[in-house]
Amino acid sequence: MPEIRAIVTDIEGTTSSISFVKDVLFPYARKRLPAFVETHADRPEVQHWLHEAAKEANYIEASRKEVIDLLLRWIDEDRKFTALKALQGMIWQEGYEAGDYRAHVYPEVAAQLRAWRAKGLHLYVYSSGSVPAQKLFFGHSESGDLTTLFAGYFDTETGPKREQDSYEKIAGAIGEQPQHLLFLSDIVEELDAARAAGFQTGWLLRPPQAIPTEPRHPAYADFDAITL
Ligand SMILES: CSCCC(=O)C(=O)COP(=O)(O)O
Ligand SMILES: [Mg+2]
Repeated sequence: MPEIRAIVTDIEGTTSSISFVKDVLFPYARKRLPAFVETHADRPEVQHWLHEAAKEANYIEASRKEVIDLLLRWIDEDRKFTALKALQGMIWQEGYEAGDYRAHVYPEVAAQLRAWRAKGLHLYVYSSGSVPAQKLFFGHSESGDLTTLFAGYFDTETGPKREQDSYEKIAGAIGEQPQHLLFLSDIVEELDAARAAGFQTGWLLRPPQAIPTEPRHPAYADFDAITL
């Protein structure tokens, strides 16, 4: 196999538990979203993402209440729209800064990221969470501030995670041939798209998930199992 020079990792289900995102972050944003929008609607970046959300849903001249209801529905449906993710990230910032929670990372993750860095690998994040939300996440993790380990961050402004083109753009932005890049994720469709773009892939199947006898991608129960 070609030498791995950089690793691009997903967050939810890969570095971190699905339950932290679904049971802590999403309800936190859901509860505060209506008041957040009402309070911050005059901020240009909030206005921008409210407009983008309405555009995504083909809402013509929607009221603020209609857009808020749309965003709440998207949270309930775990939709990965860029506008929702950007607004969620702004709301989560208050929670991190108030110390309401710290981001979950699996126990072996920080040490393994450091070990890969020590070997000279460059580390990147690609998540549906917005880039500011990713920086907050790794800046306030249960394993401390991990942001210094990462050379860059990608979100759905680069493109959807299940599309080959997104990974081609990421490889171009990193400046490496895709065969030297390893993408780690818990979602097989994301791995398929990365492989189609030429990436090497690693499928995180965290316990209690079982590793199939013939997995579609090299499969690992945790980061320690990934030997480079
Ligand atoms: C960046 S923290 C919140 C993550 C998030 O909102 C999300 O939807 C997780 O998606 P991922 O692509 O990391 O599986
Ligand atoms: Mg994931």
